[in-house]
Amino acid sequence: MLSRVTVTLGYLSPFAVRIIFGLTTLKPEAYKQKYFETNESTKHVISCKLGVCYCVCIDLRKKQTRVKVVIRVRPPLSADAKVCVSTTGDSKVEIFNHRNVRENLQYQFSSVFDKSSTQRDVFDAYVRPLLNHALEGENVSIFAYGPTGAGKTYTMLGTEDDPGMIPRVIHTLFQSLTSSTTCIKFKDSKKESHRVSFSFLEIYNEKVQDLLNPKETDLPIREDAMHNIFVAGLTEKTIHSFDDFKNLFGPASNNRTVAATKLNDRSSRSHSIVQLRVDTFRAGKVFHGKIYLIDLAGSEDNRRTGNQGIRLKESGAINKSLFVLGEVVDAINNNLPRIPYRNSKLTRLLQDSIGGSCHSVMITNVAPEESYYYDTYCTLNFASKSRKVVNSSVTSVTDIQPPEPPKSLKRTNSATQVHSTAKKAKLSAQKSQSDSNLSTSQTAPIIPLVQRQNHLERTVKGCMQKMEDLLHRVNGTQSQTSAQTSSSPGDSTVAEIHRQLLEVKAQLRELQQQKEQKPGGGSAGKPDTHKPQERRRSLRKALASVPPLDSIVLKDKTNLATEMPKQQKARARVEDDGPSCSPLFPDTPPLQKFKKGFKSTALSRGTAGCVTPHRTKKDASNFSAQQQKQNEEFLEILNEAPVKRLQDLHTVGAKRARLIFEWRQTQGPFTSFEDLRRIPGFTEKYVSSLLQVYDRQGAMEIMIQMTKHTPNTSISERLVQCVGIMF
Ligand SMILES: Nc1ncnc2c1ncn2[C@@H]1O[C@H](COP(=O)(O)OP(=O)(O)OP(=O)(O)O)[C@@H](O)[C@H]1O
Repeated sequence: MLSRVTVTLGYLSPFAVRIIFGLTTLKPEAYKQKYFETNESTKHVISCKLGVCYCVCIDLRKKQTRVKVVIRVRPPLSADAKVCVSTTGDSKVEIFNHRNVRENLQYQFSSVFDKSSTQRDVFDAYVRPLLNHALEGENVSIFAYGPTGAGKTYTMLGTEDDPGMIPRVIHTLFQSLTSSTTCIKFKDSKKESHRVSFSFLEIYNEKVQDLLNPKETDLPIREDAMHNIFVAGLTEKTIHSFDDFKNLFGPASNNRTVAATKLNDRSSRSHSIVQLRVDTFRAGKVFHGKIYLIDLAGSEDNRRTGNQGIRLKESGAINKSLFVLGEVVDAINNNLPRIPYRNSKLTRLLQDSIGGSCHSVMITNVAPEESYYYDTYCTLNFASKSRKVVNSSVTSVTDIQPPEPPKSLKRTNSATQVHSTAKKAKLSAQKSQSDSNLSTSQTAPIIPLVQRQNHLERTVKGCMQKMEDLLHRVNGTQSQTSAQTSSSPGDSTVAEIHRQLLEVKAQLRELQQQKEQKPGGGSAGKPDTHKPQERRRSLRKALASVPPLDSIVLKDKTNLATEMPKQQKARARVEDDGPSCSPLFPDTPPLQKFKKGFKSTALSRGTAGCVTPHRTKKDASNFSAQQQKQNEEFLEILNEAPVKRLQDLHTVGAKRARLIFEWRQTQGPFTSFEDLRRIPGFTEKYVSSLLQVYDRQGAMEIMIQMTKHTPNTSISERLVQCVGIMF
């Protein structure tokens, strides 16, 4: 078993390094990452960066740390649920053996927390003691593992009454730092100060996403000269207090990918990782410690989760990365020469948390219900394997030419002055005090986080439900069309509309081609020698000769409608002055209000009275209600969707999604679509085209709805409405 202890050799100037190691011919950059094996039990690592050198002596004989594996069994979620997990006082967990139900399988762990345990119990016993290591320049990681719905997010985030590990770690860390640290001039070697930076990322579908600054791109995972794993380009924000953290974490949590599955209303669809970098400036050195707080996505049995479509794909990525995690653990336990860290983003990122230079605790969550039996069995097997993994801790120390500490750091730490050992003692002494603060007065800051989570839960659940409904409808419609069969009148008419639409399009194309083949219409075979203006003119002429859409429909061989009577046309015009044709603009400003040159066809057709030429009053009121609904839904998306969801909107993208999100954070909810025009960076042209896109999508949606609700309306009527709105 290997372990490492570091001895700092102090500040070495680049010149000194050259002399000592005989590298006189090399420039400082060139002896970056040189390794000197002194003997079997020690190893020196020397690195230089921008003329600053640091040297770490690793003692291979001392200090062994295992990954601490604790089990947490959550309470059953319903009183009448059958339970299959039992715990014993001596840190054992028992479940029945599915191969022989008369037998019980027994697992021994470092500790087992039963259903009556609180967050505080877990934190005090296994998490709080690790925090000191971060102040000494070592890495610490706390991760929650387990099947979906077993309580990982509950353990890491917690509730208002019982905050989880993430808020507790940060609260305790700052309580310790602000009460024990001093604002210092860095050159005063007897005093110390700290800098804490916060990053938050998720691994979703094998892509690393920065939750503080969500981007479409997949951030790369890299390794530095000291074999620290880091994410290149990840946003890091310096935080000075628990409030700073809260302000960043709340909005960033909204960017997390969660959704409802059959087993969990708010299932995490990604692995989320909070990273705290703790730099301690002490005695002319900087100790770089890191704390990872990891909420893994749950392993999923898709026969039980009922996952389909997007959920199924996510589940595949989650299960794959957890499978690789299992392989990594196996490889470490069996001393294999190659550990497959690189086989998944999760294991690559956790490389220095599992079997690397880290103090780790894995809180393994299990659900007690019988319905979770197989998940529990697999999880306990995995957890007992993980217990054998040995981590070796390494202190990361940099000798530096002391810079002035940041102003904010001075401000924060100006109150007191205590040495690090005193801080350690303080950290333990604050244990009870901090906890009572956290669960009473300090729960207040956590409330918004939990509220956001709850809100997010509702929003995401609602959105997913709508999306899945829509998918079902579209799938249903497609299959109806292909099979040419009908199970309900509504569905068959939708299929008919689709078919007719295709035919209309084909006829349009045909007419266009015929026109082009006419002399002077621009022939396909010959090179077009016309000037652009002439070309445009001839195209306009060609299009002018194409019969109006409604007349094409009337000529359709299905003969579902004949020519529209003049009276009906007139009536339609009158009715069109009532409800707008746009689902997004019940009180649409006239088209002229838009920037010159931009044309909303849906609107123009509506005002010209040719969209719904023979719409009845009943249709009109249905239509209006549908429009209203569409508008509300779109506003709801603007007001409630996380950045991730916003950027999926057609033409929005990551940057604009961020702008929308930031605008609503600072200015409050959108009251109308006009507000979009007030977002800095949103041009009039862009907003108009965005609304037009949703105008069309909304119209399609309305037509599907109307078709279902008024199956007896003639197909041609609906088709004309649909075509009018969409084109
Ligand atoms: N120790 C506990 N005490 C009370 N309720 C709990 C506990 N652990 C979990 N729960 C409840 O169980 C449900 C599922 O928990 P949670 O969402 O944390 O599961 P999860 O493992 O994170 O699931 P997923 O992997 O799908 O995100 C939640 O309603 C949560 O409140």
